[in-house]
Amino acid sequence: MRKILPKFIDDELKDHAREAKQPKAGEAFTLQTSTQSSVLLDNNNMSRVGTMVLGPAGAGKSTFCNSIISHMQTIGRRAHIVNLDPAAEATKYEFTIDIRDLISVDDVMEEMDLGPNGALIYCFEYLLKNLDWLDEEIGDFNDEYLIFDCPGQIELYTHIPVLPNIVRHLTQQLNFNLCATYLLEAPFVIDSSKFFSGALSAMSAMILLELPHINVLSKLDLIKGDINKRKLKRFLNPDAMLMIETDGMNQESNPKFLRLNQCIANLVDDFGMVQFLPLESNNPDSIATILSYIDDITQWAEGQEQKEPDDQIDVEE
Ligand SMILES: Nc1nc2c(ncn2[C@@H]2O[C@H](COP(=O)(O)OP(=O)(O)OP(=O)(O)O)[C@@H](O)[C@H]2O)c(=O)[nH]1
Ligand SMILES: [Mg+2]
Repeated sequence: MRKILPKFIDDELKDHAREAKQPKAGEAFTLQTSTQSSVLLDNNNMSRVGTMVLGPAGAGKSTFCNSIISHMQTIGRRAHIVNLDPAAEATKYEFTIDIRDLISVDDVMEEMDLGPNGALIYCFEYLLKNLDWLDEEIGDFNDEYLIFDCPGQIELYTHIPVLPNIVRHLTQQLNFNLCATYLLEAPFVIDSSKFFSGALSAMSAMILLELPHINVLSKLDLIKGDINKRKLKRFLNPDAMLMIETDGMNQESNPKFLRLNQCIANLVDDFGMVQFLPLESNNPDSIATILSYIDDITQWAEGQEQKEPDDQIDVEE
């Protein structure tokens, strides 16, 4: 593990991290990213495939990453998890690439006397200044499918453009065909007013990351007994205006927010991007369906076909 020693401590980063403990309203700061690395230059023409698993804290992202890896192993596909959460707990699957080998929230909190949020921001700023580390780690898995398990703090792509910068680096510098898989917890969104809040957070991720995007309603098993199939379908493929009219949102809402609710419903309707795929992490069918959508978006199969001639040359040699 690369330990954070005092000599690594960059004063500029330290100041940013300290400021982050007391953010000022509406303030964002620009990050300098390192884009130069020998690995990056060597592999400029290589097309890589992967998915960024995103969503609020506790939405089931790491569980989904593990389920999808397990499913891929069952069907004979190779894939690896890249842990981008410097505060991640150990899981039953090992991360192939782990940001905690570079820097971890625990170390930063201890060595720099920062709280968990300041430490998280410090970790990502440190990563952005040391992207050559990520390039080198990814360079070892040029042909492999990578699943990026991201942290749940929404401010990492709204307030501070950390994840958008990393995504840009992966797609533009490392030639990744990436898809964002955005998880929302079913028990949270299965109520019209909460649904719109979740839909807005999903749209915000889509707009800021500028990636092809699928939404997933996670932990479906937790609501199965409380909701019939017909109602569930209305959340998976929602008609926003109908939800406002029929679910009593108008009556329940404070009249002051009635127009706002209608505007949000209009916006969600206009974008037409808030369909959800159902996820039960322990149900292989549900995992297989989501993977097939991700594969369509990232054109994984086409990448495999392109690789075939090389494989044949290897065999003949
Ligand atoms: N019932 C049920 N529980 C789930 C499911 N997926 C995840 N969980 C549980 O939800 C909790 C959070 O899951 P994680 O996978 O750690 O969620 P996360 O989004 O990675 O969380 P952070 O990394 O902290 O943001 C854990 O207790 C999981 O066991 C699911 O499909 N069904
Ligand atoms: Mg996690």
